[in-house]
Amino acid sequence: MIEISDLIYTWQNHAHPTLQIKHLQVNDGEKVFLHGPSGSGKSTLLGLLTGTTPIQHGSVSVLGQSLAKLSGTKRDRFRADHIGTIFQNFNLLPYLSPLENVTLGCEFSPRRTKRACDERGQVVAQAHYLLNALGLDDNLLSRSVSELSIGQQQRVAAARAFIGQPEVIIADEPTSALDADTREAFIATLFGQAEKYQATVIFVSHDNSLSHLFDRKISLPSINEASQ
Ligand SMILES: Nc1ncnc2c1ncn2[C@@H]1O[C@H](COP(=O)(O)OP(=O)(O)OP(=O)(O)O)[C@@H](O)[C@H]1O
Repeated sequence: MIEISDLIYTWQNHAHPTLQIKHLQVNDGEKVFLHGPSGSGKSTLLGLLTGTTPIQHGSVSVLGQSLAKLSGTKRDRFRADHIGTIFQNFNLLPYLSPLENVTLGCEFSPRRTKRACDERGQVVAQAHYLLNALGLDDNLLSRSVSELSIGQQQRVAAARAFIGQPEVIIADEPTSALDADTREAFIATLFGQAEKYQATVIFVSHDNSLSHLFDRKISLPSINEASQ
């Protein structure tokens, strides 16, 4: 479960808080669509949830762990163990193959390495399985990711997020480069894996037409509304 209470976050040199959330709870396995105008703080919230941005005020607890109580190093470790991320630009290493990019998801987490090995003997075997499950054919798995289409790269990023069964998947506009049909198909594939591993999904998008696919929609107000 993710639980936020009395969260206030103000970026340096900003006159008003970017985020003010009194209370928000996301249950295990829930798939949430996070929406809001540009600048409303969606990426800021994801940074707080993943522990890349330290909490200033209030509390954020992920899987029962209060992030404010962890040092930066411990938050990094917590993220590596429990949170899979998919970003708009995918953050793949272009000179590595899809298989190598996906195994990187376990690189900083013995826990995820163990889970991948428990499932399929070796991390690389689990990477191969996930890439196939997300729709990437065997003939693409050893090429350099820079040779793949945007849609194929997105599947590699998703496989990397899922490897080692992190409990939470955070996706920041992962479908913005895709056409409408491909977007829905990608979300369906994403949900297939999330349900298999009972992962909680927080998905940010500007595209409100996708919200009906999710269990719940959370809208952040614009900064002007929030500061009134
Ligand atoms: N690293 C940063 N340093 C200073 N201010 C920042 C930083 N990141 C975000 N902000 C500010 O916080 C506010 C919210 O930005 P954020 O990126 O969280 O919004 P968003 O809802 O994700 O926007 P978008 O939909 O355009 O991606 C903006 O005013 C932005 O300038």
